[in-house]
Amino acid sequence: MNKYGIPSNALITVAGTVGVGKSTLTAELARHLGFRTSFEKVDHNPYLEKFYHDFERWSFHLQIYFLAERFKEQKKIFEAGGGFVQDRSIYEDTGIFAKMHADQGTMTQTDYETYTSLFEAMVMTPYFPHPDVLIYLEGSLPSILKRIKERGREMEIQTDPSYWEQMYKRYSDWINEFKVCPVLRLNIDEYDVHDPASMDDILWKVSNVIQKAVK
Ligand SMILES: Nc1ncnc2c1ncn2[C@@H]1O[C@H](COP(=O)(O)OP(=O)(O)O)[C@@H](O)[C@H]1O
Ligand SMILES: Nc1ncnc2c1ncn2[C@H]1C[C@H](O)[C@@H](COP(=O)(O)O)O1
Repeated sequence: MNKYGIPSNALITVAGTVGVGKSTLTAELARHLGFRTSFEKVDHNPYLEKFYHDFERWSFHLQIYFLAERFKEQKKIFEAGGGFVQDRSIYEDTGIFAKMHADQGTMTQTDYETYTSLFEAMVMTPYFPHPDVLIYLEGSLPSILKRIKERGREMEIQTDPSYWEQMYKRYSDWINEFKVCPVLRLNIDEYDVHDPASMDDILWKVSNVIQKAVK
């Protein structure tokens, strides 16, 4: 246990659209709590760059790859007994990305059904503890686009801004319906990861959400 009363076996998941600041906050939260991190693999992802060049050709492959990677991470977290901050949830893969590509026709209906049936079968296993809290990061679309640009991943910068706009809208709808675990919404203009007082404030909020959920 830490000064915030956040259990040492807790699972904190950070969610939100691309570029919003998940990885940055994940690293800082883990540092403050002495937790381990579970990050998405971007640099060694064998499909991601190909996918950005040709959604139709690679969307199914990429979703299967992400599903496998995230499932391995879930298993690792389960076997370690928690105490993790996780960068992005598996629920976003299916609820945002796979659905968006199926709806816009860049993933076939058959591929989408195969993917969702695999996802559902995987979620129904003991390796699937729900997060104690999902921190949802939100901010204005221009601020997020600015961050994508500044981060400098060429494949994302070259992608039509309408892709990010559509994702942004889908995230707003998705979080309003999200019921799997307690949610803490944070506006990216209202915290500073480099300010200890600001991180303290976030951690107390995390603690409150977790305490409220166990009552
Ligand atoms: N609180 C913040 N204030 C200013 N810039 C930030 C903040 N958090 C993240 N960034 C910057 O925004 C970009 C995207 O952040 P990142 O954590 O990689 O986002 P995500 O993991 O959600 O895609 C990075 O360049 C990062 O340095
Ligand atoms: N499930 C996914 N489908 C398509 N693309 C995805 C998925 N999960 C992540 N991505 C992409 C989006 C970004 O380009 C990178 C990393 O995401 P980030 O939000 O920057 O951590 O992978």
